[in-house]
Amino acid sequence: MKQIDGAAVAQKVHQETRQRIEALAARGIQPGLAVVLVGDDPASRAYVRSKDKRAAELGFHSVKRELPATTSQEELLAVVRELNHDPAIHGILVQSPPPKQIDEAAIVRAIDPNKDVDGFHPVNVAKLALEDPTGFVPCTPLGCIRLLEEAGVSTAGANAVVVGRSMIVGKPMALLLMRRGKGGDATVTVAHSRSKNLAAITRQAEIVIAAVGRPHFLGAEHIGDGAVVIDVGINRIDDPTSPKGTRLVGDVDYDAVAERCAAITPVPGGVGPMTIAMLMANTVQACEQLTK
Ligand SMILES: Nc1nc2c(c(=O)[nH]1)N[C@@H](CN(C=O)c1ccc(C(=O)N[C@@H](CCC(=O)O)C(=O)O)cc1)CN2
Repeated sequence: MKQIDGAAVAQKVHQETRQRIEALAARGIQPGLAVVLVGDDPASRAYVRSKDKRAAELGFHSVKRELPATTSQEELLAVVRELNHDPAIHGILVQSPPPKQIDEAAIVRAIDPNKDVDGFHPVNVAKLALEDPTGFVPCTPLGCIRLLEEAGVSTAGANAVVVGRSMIVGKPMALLLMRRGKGGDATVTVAHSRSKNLAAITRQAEIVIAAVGRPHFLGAEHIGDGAVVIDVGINRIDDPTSPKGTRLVGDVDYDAVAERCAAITPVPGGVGPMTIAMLMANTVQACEQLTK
């Protein structure tokens, strides 16, 4: 069994991003990323800190806007509109999930689609379905495709099962796997937590993408011999043996599945680091397109 090292692939992507930033600098352009956090969810705060830190390290103009948990829809919309009009900002994202009073779909729709580096705006969803390369693809599924490529996994003609149907991962993942060309051309099945006979479906797959958001949801009985498993889940569970009392696990029972699969991503250190790497790459793409 081969473990797919997401941290190493993310470093490779960052190196490519650095080179594109240098090419922009030679034209007197600095790409700008704005990350908006509403509220004080500790995990969201940590992800936003990582994005801001990485962006600054790579040479972006990085803006972090932290708003209180009581922020109203109108106040958040005003921030988004301001960033839409800021010429120093090429990429905007609002960290998900926002607090309950926020209508997230309306906020996503308010972001200029040319700056929507999360790829959540309906214009970018449509561009993905239309296979238009000027669109932005959500960072996590884009990272999964890159991990498959770097692990030497050919998706063309392969039987791939995506478990999960979210707008952030499952749906775009299925579209990416089925699109024409590199990283695509797969035969794709989308299953989810309510699918009947899930194990019978996933056991047929040469590639399994687990994105259900439930700890250890897929066990050995779900995975066929020699399959490649990409675990998108990041679930914090209690663990009295760890110093913090908790630990991160994926949607896949790693120890049970590792014995029979050909390759698998760990959690942490698999898909997670790729999410931030692809965000940086998307932001450079936005800057390149906006300054053509
Ligand atoms: N606006 C967005 N919100 C959210 C997204 C997103 O793509 N856009 N994705 C997730 C959270 N996320 C980025 O925002 C993210 C999650 C996990 C990681 C990561 O590197 N995880 C590490 C473990 C980190 C830890 O120890 O806690 C790993 O898996 O190795 C990066 C980014 C939801 N919200």
